[in-house]
Amino acid sequence: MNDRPGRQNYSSEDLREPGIQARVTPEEFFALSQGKAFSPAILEAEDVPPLVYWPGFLPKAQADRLLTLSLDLPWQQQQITIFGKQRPVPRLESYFGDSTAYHYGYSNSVSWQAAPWPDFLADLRSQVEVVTGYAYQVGMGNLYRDGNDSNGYHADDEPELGEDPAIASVSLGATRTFRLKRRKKGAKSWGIALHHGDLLLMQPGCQRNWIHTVPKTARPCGPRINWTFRPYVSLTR
Ligand SMILES: O=C(O)CCC(=O)C(=O)O
Ligand SMILES: [Fe+2]
Repeated sequence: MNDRPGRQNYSSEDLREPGIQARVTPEEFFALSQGKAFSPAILEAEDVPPLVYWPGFLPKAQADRLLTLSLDLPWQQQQITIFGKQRPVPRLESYFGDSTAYHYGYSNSVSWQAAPWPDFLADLRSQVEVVTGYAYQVGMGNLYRDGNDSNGYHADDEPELGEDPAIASVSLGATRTFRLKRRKKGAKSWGIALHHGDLLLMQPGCQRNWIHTVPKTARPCGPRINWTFRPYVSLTR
């Protein structure tokens, strides 16, 4: 009846809380990111990253507005120390949270203190919580100014995020490829083209067993902003 990947018609087996999720094959799932269907999808196969994907989650007008508001925020370029050498992080970042006590650091060099949420971002966080069924206390922004900005392979597995967190990602602006692979050397990688307004949920298991990247691209491309909404566990009381 419906020959598009991701299907618009669900059987009762496809219905899962929260929201409606269609279980699809990797072929269907990764085809979704080529803009062929609008439908939330959960991957179901052996050895695929535990992802749920809502292509076109935000209506275009809302995504446009969020992009404009996001670009207006203060963005910073931190320095990262790799093998004892300092160099700038290859993108701009910003960090918001429920408490300014929510410090966040990675690679033993980059350090952030959460700023209070701007209203539009707190609203987006709530919208994402409802749809994904998880609660998030902090939001990390990445601004990739052009195809030369990137995010190297990593997992978001800092202790502040708690055991095996669920992390939700909202993309705005230029389309960029988000790539995941198992931690072992030479592992096959899966790539999803994340578009303006897409929502992707990295379910528990993703940070523990997989790493992800946003590689540079030689294709001319404008700015892209990605918001990741994350849990935060206070390590000290
Ligand atoms: O830009 C993205 O899509 C991913 C961002 C990311 O991996 C992160 O903020 O940890
Ligand atoms: Fe990440």
